[in-house]
Amino acid sequence: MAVVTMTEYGALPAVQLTAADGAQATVSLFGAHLLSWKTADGKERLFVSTQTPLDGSKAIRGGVPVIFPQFNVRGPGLRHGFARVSTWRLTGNGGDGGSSFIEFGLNQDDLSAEHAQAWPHAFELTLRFTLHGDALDFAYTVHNSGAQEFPFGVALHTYYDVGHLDATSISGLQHQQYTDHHLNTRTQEYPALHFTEKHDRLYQSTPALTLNTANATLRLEQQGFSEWVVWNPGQDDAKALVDLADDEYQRFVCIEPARIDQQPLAAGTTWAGKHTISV
Ligand SMILES: O=P(O)(O)OC[C@H]1O[C@@H](O)[C@H](O)[C@@H](O)[C@@H]1O
Repeated sequence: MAVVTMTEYGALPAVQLTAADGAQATVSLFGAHLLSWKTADGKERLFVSTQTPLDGSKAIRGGVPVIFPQFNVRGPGLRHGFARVSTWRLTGNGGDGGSSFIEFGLNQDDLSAEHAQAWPHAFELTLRFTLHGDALDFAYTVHNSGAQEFPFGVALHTYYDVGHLDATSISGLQHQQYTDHHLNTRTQEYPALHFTEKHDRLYQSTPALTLNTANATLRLEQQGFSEWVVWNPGQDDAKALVDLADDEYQRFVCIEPARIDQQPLAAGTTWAGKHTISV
């Protein structure tokens, strides 16, 4: 039987879900931020920076930041939105023999006065994390509970622990179009993407891709989103990030199912995105 317990991660209140097979997910209420995902073999699959604040003063560098209502600076508001720096509610948990879940919610009443004023819309976000065997599912919904449409972007900004970048590649992106950080749009001709320098790319979504590291092969799937964002800051940008140790850029890659552009959500309607990571 799955067990749900309250715990702390740094100074942050967090919820820990332990599945019957021993797989475990730890999510802080701050950001509904997945901080740790261990498969039943006890292996940690996510990277969290040793330098990140874990007290709610700033977004967490690592794990899975939840992005809403804007991706990066593609909108008028806070970079990557307010969802990752707001305190969510645990709204449910459950499961059956083969799977177990915890679910979190955020609406306009949960926001700080500053964020509510800057984004004056009625909305409801839900994020459900489901463990089943060696897979983790994210079910993410955005509901417009107001009377007017609002524009929004979303992402699940997953930081994978890859051991070392030199042994890391992503396959499944051959022939896909991408835009890089110089705003060049190209098609990837080669089958596997390796990390020899900074990468900040927006790929058109594909239903699935594969992350290969020295110790693991992970299959990533998405539905409902429109892009994959692939990010590693490389040596120089990493030095400028105060919440990342200088050499830690070699330990992670971010691969993010995203809907980067601000697209309208009509009053009373719901957007849904699904992301599955399987080992
Ligand atoms: O430092 P932040 O706000 O967490 O953003 C990290 C990175 O997030 C990625 O998703 C973006 O593509 C990058 O451009 C950005 O640098």
